Amino acid sequence: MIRQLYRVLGPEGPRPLNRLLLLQCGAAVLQGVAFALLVPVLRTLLGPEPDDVWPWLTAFVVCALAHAVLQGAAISGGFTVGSQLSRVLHRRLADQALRLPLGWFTAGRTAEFSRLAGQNVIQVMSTPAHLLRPFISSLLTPATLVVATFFFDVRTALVLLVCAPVLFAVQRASTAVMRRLDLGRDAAIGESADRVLEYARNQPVLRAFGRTTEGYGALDDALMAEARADRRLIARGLPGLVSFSFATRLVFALLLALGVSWQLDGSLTVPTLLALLVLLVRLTDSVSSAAEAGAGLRIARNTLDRLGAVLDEPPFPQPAEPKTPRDASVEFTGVGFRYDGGPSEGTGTRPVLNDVTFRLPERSMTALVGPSGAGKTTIAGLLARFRDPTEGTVRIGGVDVREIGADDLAAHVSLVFQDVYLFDGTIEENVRIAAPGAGPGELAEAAALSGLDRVIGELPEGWATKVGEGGARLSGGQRQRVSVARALLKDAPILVLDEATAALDQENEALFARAVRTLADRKTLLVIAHRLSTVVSADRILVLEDGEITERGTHDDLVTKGGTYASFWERRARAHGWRLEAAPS
Ligand SMILES: Nc1ncnc2c1ncn2[C@@H]1O[C@H](COP(=O)(O)OP(=O)(O)OP(=O)(O)O)[C@@H](O)[C@H]1O
Repeated sequence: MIRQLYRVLGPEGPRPLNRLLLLQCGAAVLQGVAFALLVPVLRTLLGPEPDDVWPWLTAFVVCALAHAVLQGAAISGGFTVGSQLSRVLHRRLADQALRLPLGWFTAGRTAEFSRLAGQNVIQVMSTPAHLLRPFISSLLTPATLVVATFFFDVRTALVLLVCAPVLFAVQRASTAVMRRLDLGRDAAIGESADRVLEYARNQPVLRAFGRTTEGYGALDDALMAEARADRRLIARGLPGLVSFSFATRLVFALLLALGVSWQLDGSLTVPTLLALLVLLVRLTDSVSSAAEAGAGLRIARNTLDRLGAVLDEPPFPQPAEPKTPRDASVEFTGVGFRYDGGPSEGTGTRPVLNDVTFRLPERSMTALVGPSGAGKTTIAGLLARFRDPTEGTVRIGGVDVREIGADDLAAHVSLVFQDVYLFDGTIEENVRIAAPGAGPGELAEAAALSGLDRVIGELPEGWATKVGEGGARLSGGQRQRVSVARALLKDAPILVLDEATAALDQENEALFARAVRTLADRKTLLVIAHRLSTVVSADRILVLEDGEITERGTHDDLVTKGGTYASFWERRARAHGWRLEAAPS
């Protein structure tokens, strides 16, 4: 466990942890010495010359006092290292979240990540003070007592030395079984926690479908699995715990019998026997408390393992010698992509994109259209290097995105997604995330272009309106505009816009379409288009079907050509909220 603590603390932690370990070891050894000194104290007191006890008694008191001082320092050091652990772990987890490839964040892993950063860090925080100290003292105090026994009775010490590995082996075997069972139980508890959260979050859906009283299948299953894991832990873990307790009692009984027989044959005096018995009781107590601390230790070790595994995940590869894009053009050449997410996402290995090739010239507007699931958002993600293509190359300004440094790439590309996430804060803070140093003029321009200025005008607190967690206090359309203003304020030369299908009303839609068209004079625009107004005004349209570009050209070209686009156009042209759908087979 100590190795695991060093691992999760990383390069920042060794010094305070080293100091703490030194204090805890010192306190444990002094405790052992103090107990050992009880043997000469008792032996002298019960022997023929009780007045000789003073030097031993003084040594005992000095040791006990020194132990108390070190113990106090070790306890307070434990809390200090605990809070350092929490700070370092939160910082390292946040840094790691920034470095990990986006593809790593599957639904399951994101939930695990939030558990690790929340309850698990709190659990680990208490390890140095509440678990490490008893653990060290349950090892070092008995070891000191065994060494001390050699000074009082070599035979007893040898018996202890022979029995110690047996006790150790029994304890290890039972810990190994329990640790495996704990892992299964941890997973079951995590699953139940996720299902309860899902149940709470999805109350509106569940109530809408009248599924509140009869239960929620997935939650019931998770709770049953948790109960099964609990029963397994008790049934399979108990024999190990009982055997360890039995083995300690057996060793005690053996030593008692031997001590009495040595006393009867005259090779051990009564005072020494009594003093040794006191020491043995203390020794068995220490060993038993090691077993009691075992459950907490096992859980902490499992948690530290999981934290270490996340912190050691390899980061998204960055170029050794980053290159700078020459301009703001974009080029996809023979791009193929497949999601390699785990079975939990049910993705399989079907390619999502196949041989996608296109070029977006600087200062132009391209509309990407296609049925739902065709791969449009995936293309946007590859352009921003959220993931790397499985085949082919994505270039910005003639440079492969894999060769552009992360900061440079972020400065070149701005994205507006359909699923807008706002941080808990004011509208202004949310927009300014993109460019904290932006002046009032730039802020006002971004607000005017995105239509956010009208939203601000209608809200009593204007820019200072609190958006709530995730932007929950704003409507879908308002959130969308905050997110567009944020992307515009960043003023990256390439803007990817995943157009919302339903968030804007007609009046705003027309305004927004005009604003988007104006932007194309300044930026390379890729719009995942769902609205007729956007598609028609684009310089070129790319039609994506089942991961392949099947048609490309201007609106007029494509209508004249009479292909898929033209047939969609005919069927949908008059409907508001024009949306390309899969052709009926
Ligand atoms: N994170 C992911 N992991 C695995 N598969 C994914 C993931 N995201 C999308 N997919 C799959 O990739 C395919 C393309 O999805 P994508 O979101 O790119 O389509 P889209 O054209 O943007 O759809 P829509 O118009 O509905 O937003 C779909 O079959 C989808 O199920």
